[in-house]
Amino acid sequence: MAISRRLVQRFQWSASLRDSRIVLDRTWLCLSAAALAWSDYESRRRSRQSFCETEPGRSSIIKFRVDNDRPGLLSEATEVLKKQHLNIKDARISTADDSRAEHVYIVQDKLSGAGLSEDRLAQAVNQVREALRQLAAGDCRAEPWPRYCSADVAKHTTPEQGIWVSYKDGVYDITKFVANHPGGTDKIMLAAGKAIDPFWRIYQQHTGRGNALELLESMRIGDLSDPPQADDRSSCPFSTDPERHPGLIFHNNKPCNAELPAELMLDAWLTPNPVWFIRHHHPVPIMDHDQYRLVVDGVGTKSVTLSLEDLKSRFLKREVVATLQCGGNRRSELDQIEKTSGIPWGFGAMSTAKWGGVYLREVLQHCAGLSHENVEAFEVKHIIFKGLDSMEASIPVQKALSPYGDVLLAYEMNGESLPKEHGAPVRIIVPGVVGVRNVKWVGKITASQEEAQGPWQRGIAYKGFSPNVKELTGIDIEKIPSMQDLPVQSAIVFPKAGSTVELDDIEVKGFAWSGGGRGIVRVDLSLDDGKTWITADLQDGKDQAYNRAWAWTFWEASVPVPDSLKGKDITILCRAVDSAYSSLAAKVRVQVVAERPPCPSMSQRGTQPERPEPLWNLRGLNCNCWHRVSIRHQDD
Ligand code: HEM
Repeated sequence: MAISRRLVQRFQWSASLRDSRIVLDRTWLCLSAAALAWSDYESRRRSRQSFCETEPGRSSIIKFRVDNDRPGLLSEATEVLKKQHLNIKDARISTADDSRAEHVYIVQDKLSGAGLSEDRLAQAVNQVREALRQLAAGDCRAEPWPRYCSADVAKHTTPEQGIWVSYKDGVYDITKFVANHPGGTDKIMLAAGKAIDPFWRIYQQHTGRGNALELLESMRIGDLSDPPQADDRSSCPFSTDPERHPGLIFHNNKPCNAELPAELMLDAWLTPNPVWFIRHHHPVPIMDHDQYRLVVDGVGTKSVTLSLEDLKSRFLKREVVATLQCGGNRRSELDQIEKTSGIPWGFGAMSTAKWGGVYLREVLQHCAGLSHENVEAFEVKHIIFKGLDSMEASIPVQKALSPYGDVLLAYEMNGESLPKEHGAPVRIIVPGVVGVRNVKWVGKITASQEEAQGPWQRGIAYKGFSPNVKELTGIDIEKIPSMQDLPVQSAIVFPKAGSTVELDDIEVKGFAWSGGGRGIVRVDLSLDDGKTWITADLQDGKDQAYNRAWAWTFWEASVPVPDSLKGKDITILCRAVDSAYSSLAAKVRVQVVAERPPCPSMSQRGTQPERPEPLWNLRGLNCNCWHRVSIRHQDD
């Protein structure tokens, strides 16, 4: 890293709100990337390749017929199986009478996370049989999964019959999962009674680093006797996706979901385009810029069609510096409490750019005739964006038309034509609002009384639930508002977790940002779990306009190590306060009202919540608790 920093200092990427000149030495990218440790690259490259090849963790069945069953035997036997390097996916008693019972264990190999080969299974059963004999009389055997053919699967398409699907050579009962599907019930039901293989060839995020394969295997009920032919690689819908910078941290590649590495995050306030985080839902659409047409229509408008040239020549070019953040940023911290259903992002699912384009409000008002009077008269509530990749999302009309909302139809990113990867030729930038509403490759904009259709707006994908909600059957998801503005966020980028520091003062650096244009007013750091605090110096981004502070603020601090912590493990934590000071006010109220100490979820001492537990939610969204980094201090 030392080499990287020195190299980076020699090459300049400088841009600021005050100075709109962008100086980018193109060699910076290659050199700063080259300066990342090669081993890091290799391991990322390997992990990127291996996750694409992940196979479903196929499981095997071991049955234990017990002569004299007794309470607790099932869990004792489960422990025995675990010692044989088996992962237990499920353990249940399938039949029992007065004296005899049959225990069923669904197992996988612990090391490979996959099913057991015939030899390995036979060997495991022998070992398990011997060990179980110490616990109870009976016999143990391996059993094949029940076999079904595609015609059997096709008979199960309703909750009453059970909803079955197949994947490769497995059959799965997904009846209870359908309501919990992050991609929406409509999408998953397309595959009811069928093979999901062709659907997952389009939505390959299921076979990436999320937990879809694991979820699927937990629903296995049998083997498929007539599995579909292996994928035809030439028809891969992702084959025309652009080449990607190897410095990114890849979670999926088809579609691409990759985060900005911490090592490059603070090198430039405007994130260089090639290392910008990527959150795709589909393949990157191929678009000839001359053929590109944007349709603007809907209630209260007169429909217009605009080319890229029209946008560039008929409207003033505007520039907005904005940070975008994925709603699932820092999800991996919530996953440590209990696995959620999404990409396990670190804190790099956010980046910042200077976007160039035209104000959406000027196109809507001056070209499509959506005046404030028409908004009232036609009861327009939402502006819907449709991407050429079939992504769809909407924002409230107030944000779209506000003279202070700065919503942009962007065709430039950091002074260059918008890259294909980031939505070329035109994308939407909705500053201060969750990343998913910033629709790329936008082809249609519609004024509407209803919000957008689809899983990203109406499904559970970007909706929050209480930590108690683990099961969505019976919950009216439509009534839960979809995410728009994001809450205040901050993270310690340097030093890295696990590193060793030697000096008496620790140099700490990071970023802070808040949704809704709320600027960062303070960042606090603590080495004693919040008993005492040190205030960081705000750097780039601190002078943004009130309520239009769309970009992140960098900060740094020199934190003295107290004698009591010298030579010990130290946890540094940070929290940011935005211009709304909201939770600080809530805290004061809670303390005045409560006679007994407030419960952990209410005892937040800063604008960011203290702990992740009260934030946990099924989809792992909006993780913005105090950021903690553990390091070791080495005393001389
Ligand atoms: C049958 C078993 C299935 C399981 C266990 C499953 C599981 C999941 C999970 C865990 C996610 C969240 C992924 C993430 O946010 O990274 C997801 C998203 C999604 N799923 Fe599925 N899924 C299944 C079937 C399907 C089918 C058959 C389709 C399509 C017809 C589908 C379409 C989608 C879509 C469109 C998303 C949203 C992707 C995104 O926003 O990037 N899923 N699914």
